[in-house]
Amino acid sequence: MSALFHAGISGARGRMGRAVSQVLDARDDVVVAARFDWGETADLSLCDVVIDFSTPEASVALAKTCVERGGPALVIGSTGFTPEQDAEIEAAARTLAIVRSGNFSLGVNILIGLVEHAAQRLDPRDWDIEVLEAHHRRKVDAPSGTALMLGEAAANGRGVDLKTVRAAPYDGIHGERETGRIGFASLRAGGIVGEHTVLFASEDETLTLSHSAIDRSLFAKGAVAAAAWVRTRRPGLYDMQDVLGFRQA
Ligand SMILES: NC(=O)C1=CN([C@@H]2O[C@H](COP(=O)(O)OP(=O)(O)OC[C@H]3O[C@@H](n4cnc5c(N)ncnc54)[C@H](OP(=O)(O)O)[C@@H]3O)[C@@H](O)[C@H]2O)C=CC1
Ligand SMILES: O=C(O)C1=N[C@H](C(=O)O)C[C@H](O)C1
Repeated sequence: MSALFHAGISGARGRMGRAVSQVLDARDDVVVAARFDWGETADLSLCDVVIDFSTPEASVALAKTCVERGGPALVIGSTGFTPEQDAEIEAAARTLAIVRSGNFSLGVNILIGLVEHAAQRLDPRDWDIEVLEAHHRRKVDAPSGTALMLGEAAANGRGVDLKTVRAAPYDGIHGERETGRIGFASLRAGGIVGEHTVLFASEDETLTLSHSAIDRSLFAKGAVAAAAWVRTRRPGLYDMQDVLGFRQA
C-alpha cells in the first residue's frame, strides 16, 4: 500500500463510479474526499486525484476546471471522445498529470502489446485485421474505447495511422474488402461486461487474440492503481502502459 491520499469520484453513482467506490472503501490508504455526478459541485481542493468514469463532455469540463485551479491530478476512464475532445484532454495535460485509458485491466494492456507484435509480423497484403467487441445493452458508444486502442495497436504494428486505414462499417452492398484496412464490429446485448477480439485472417489461416472481462471491479482496481501512481507525477498525458511500467521513458 502507498502513503495515504485523498481521492474524488466523478460519475460516482454510475456503474463504474460505484465499482470504484467499493474498491476505495476497501483500502486503508485512501480517503474518499468527494463524490459527484452530473450537475453537482465538489470541493476539489480536498482531493489529490479524481477518478472519472462519466461522459466525454463531463471529463473535458472536469479537466478544464482542474487546469484552472491547478489540480488535482486526474484518472479518466470515460470513452467515446471526439477528436476535438481528445485535443482538449491533451491540452489539459500540458499543466495537469492525467492518466487516461479506455481500459484499466492488466489483460487488455498486455493484449495491446501482443496485437502490435502480431500486426508487425503479418503482411497486410495477405492478412486482414478486424476488431470485434461486445458489451452490455446500456453502453452508449461504439466502437468501445478498448476496441479503438486495439485498432491503434494494430495500426502501430503496421506503421500506419489508424485514421487513414479504418474501414467504414460494412452495411448493404459495401464492395470487396480493401487491402490494409482495419475494421471494427460491435455487439450490444444483456449484461456483457466487455469482450474484445482481434482477428487476423489470411486465405489459409486465422489468428485470434481475445480478452474477456468477468467483473467490472477489474477496471476499478486498475483505475485506483493509476490514481495512486499519477498523484505524484509531473504534468503529462499518461496511460496504463506507463502505470504498469510497460513503456520506459
Ligand atoms: N476505461 C475503462 O476501463 C472503462 C471505461 N468505461 C467508460 O466509463 C464511462 C462510464 O461508464 P458507466 O459507469 O458504465 O456509465 P454510467 O452511465 O453508469 O455512469 C456515468 C455516470 O456519470 C455521471 N455523469 C454524467 N455527467 C456528469 C458530469 N458532468 N459530472 C460528473 N458525473 C457525470 C452520470 O450521472 P447521471 O446519471 O446523473 O447523468 C452517471 O452517474 C463510459 O464512457 C464507459 O465507456 C466503463 C468501464 C471501464
Ligand atoms: O462501457 C463499458 O462498460 C466499458 N467501456 C470500456 C470501453 O469502451 O472499452 C471498457 C470496458 O470494455 C467496459
